[in-house]
Amino acid sequence: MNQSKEQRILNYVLQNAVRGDPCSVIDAIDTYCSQKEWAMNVGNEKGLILDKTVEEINPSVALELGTYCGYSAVRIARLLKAGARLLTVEFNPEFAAIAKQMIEFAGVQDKVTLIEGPSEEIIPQLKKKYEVDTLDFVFVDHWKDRYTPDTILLQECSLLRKGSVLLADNIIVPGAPEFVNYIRNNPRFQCTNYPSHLEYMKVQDAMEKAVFLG
Ligand SMILES: CNc1ncnc2c1ncn2[C@@H]1O[C@H](/C=C/CNC(=O)c2cc(-c3ccc(F)cc3)cc(O)c2O)[C@H](F)[C@H]1O
Ligand SMILES: [Mg+2]
Repeated sequence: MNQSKEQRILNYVLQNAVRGDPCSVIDAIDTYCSQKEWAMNVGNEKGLILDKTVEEINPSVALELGTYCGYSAVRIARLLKAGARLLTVEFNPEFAAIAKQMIEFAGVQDKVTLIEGPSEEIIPQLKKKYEVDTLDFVFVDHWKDRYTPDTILLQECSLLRKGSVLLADNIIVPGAPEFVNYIRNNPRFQCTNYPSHLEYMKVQDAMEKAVFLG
């Protein structure tokens, strides 16, 4: 049975990156996906916005919705201080298996908990099953029509506190218009838009930062 694109990306990393070096893993994925096969990793341009946001917050507990191949999980985890952790949620078993190997090869597995399942089921379990009090940072990059319901669910589960930061990918392409309308008109969030480009393409995209005001 021929390999999936995601398996080819992982193989390229295993053969071209350096075990235990997260930056080499990030660079290898970006090289493969810009030269060989496009894939929906956040990429290096929007990745720098992600990096700056994570460094600014210096989160103790971070959540990612939509692991995919683990590119942004490695990107985030490499910046976390000792003892800090990233919980990343992925419901496609094949992608979860790829991401697990990607995270382990990068050497950030001690900081990352990869949770296989749908976000709508996992979010309500975070407090009791995953010992989360509140989330300092959330990277939102899963199905675009799920951004709003999951943001509402995070609030309903009391997982956000005054100052919690959400960063959402793909505000322009593929777009998340319902989320943009929800979050920018919600007085409980302070929003900032970060224009950028779609990963590996000369196409406009943007990220949206939303700070929960409590
Ligand atoms: C709904 N709950 C979920 N729970 C757990 N894992 C989930 C859930 N929902 C999805 N997943 C998981 O999260 C991932 C989904 C990522 C979706 N991302 C995109 O579609 C996406 C698309 C483009 C794009 C742009 C231009 C173009 F021409 C074609 C595509 C660019 C991007 O940066 C994206 O992020 C994964 F695949 C899915 O299993
Ligand atoms: Mg994305």
